[in-house]
Amino acid sequence: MPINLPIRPLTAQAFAPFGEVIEADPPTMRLINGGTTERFHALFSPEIAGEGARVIVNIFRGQPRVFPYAIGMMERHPFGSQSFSPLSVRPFLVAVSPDEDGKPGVPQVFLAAPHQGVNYRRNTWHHPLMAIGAVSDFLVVDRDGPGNNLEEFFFETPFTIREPQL
Ligand SMILES: NC(=O)N[C@@H](O)C(=O)O
Ligand code: NI
Repeated sequence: MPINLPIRPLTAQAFAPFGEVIEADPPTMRLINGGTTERFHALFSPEIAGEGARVIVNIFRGQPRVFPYAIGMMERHPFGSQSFSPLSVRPFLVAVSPDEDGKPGVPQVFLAAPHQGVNYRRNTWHHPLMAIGAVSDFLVVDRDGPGNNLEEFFFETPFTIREPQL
């Protein structure tokens, strides 16, 4: 019987073991451009590894997931971090797992608010992009370069998540 996973609000503290929440966090703010612009500075640093690797910026256009949704797998990127910032200003789902002897543990699921993005630290187990409600665009900063930067793990029994209440 699949286990139904709870969905929690995304907070920097809860997400800290997995990476950073990308949001206009007041302590990071510095006024620039003669006081006309608030710069929320250095929210995270992209990580890349390997000879010839580079940081790239992409747009992912995600199709909304259908619920109840089965989380049957998790993935990770051993050679770099990966961030998702909403361009469509829509909420989305984030699922991450602790590493347990090279395999993902029970996924932790978060609902990201329309003004929040996430950066998955290098080699963090996560589920691929989960857009909700409508086709959604995301600005994605991650790593390009030689080597296989994708490791996948498939659960024997999928976990399920129900449609979040928005
Ligand atoms: N494969 C790919 O570029 N996307 C995934 O890494 C993802 O996390 O969505
Ligand atoms: Ni990924």
